[in-house]
Amino acid sequence: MAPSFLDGNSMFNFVVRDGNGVKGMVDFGLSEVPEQYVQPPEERIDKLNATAHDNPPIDLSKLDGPDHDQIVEEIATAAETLGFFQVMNHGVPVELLESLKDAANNFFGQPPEKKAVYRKGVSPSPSVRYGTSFVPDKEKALEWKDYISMRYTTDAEALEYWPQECKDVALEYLRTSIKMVRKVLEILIGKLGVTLDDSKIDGLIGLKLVNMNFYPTCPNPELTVGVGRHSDMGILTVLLQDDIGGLYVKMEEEMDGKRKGDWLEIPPVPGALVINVGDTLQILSNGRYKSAEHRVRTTRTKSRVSIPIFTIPKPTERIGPLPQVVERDGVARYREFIFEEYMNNFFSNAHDGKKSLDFAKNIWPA
Ligand SMILES: O=C(O)CCC(=O)C(=O)O
Ligand SMILES: [Fe+2]
Repeated sequence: MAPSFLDGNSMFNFVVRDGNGVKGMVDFGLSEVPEQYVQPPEERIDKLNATAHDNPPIDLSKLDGPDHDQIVEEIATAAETLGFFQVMNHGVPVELLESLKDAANNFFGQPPEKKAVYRKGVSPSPSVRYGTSFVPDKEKALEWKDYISMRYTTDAEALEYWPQECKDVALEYLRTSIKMVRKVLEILIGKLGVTLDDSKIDGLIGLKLVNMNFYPTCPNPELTVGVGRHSDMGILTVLLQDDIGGLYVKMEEEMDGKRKGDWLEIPPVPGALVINVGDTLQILSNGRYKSAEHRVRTTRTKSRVSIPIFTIPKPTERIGPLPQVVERDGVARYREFIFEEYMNNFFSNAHDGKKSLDFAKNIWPA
């Protein structure tokens, strides 16, 4: 029987507590979004007013040829300005990208009770978590999104506990992407004039999450967001999006004749992957690389999937601006902290732009 949602509590319980998700609610047929999903006017996304970021994807295969230096330059410039870029010839097989989107659609296409077994507190493994929105208990307006998050520990653990519908492709995606992430990270660290040994890099990307996001169709896309304004917490994020579009990035500086504060859409490009800088890389680089503020709109007629890999430091890792960079800059813009503290702070607040970085700001720069 269709739930009535006469009051907000029953809606919240149905979607969040009982694990039906936004999709469970939409599948009953909704003529308008419940009040809890209506964003304040300043957070709504004006689709018509955004321009596309039409830079072509950076061809990573050229790193092995005569254009090596130019590609390094393109990567560093993108990380210093927008904090977002797309890549092609990235080493992740193009057929795998298709299988990943199918796997995500298959997972979310299951009946709610099949997904709800991975809810927080009942999931058979702490590394797998199915949920909805970001931190529903803290949010003034909920996000129109369901997700499954898979934290990597070992292949054996992943094969035992990650959902059947997606474990093989998700593991292969992780394996092939991580090689590329290391390469890009080494380039970016190298451009700072720093070399880090392999074990330090291992620590900086020691925690890896493969998420699958599902954005159901929405009767009022103009009132809602799929994901609210936020930056990612870690080092680099790799993102596969399908062909629907709707990922927007805020420009921190004026660029190519576009104004500071404007939102640029990162358009879907077949075969390409999106890469973006996270808070931790901004901190390590003492502010040179930009962890970009981004958000996702919803759509009326077709659902959307996206599949990010978050590379994040080990919780025990000590993080702060790299000493060589601080020495050169003459100022440390961020303080030192243990990464677990940053993570706890990140997950205990609703999305609020780049506010997550305040946790690491140096109040009295040396
Ligand atoms: O769906 C997208 O395109 C982006 C999702 C995102 O920003 C995130 O999961 O952190
Ligand atoms: Fe994000």
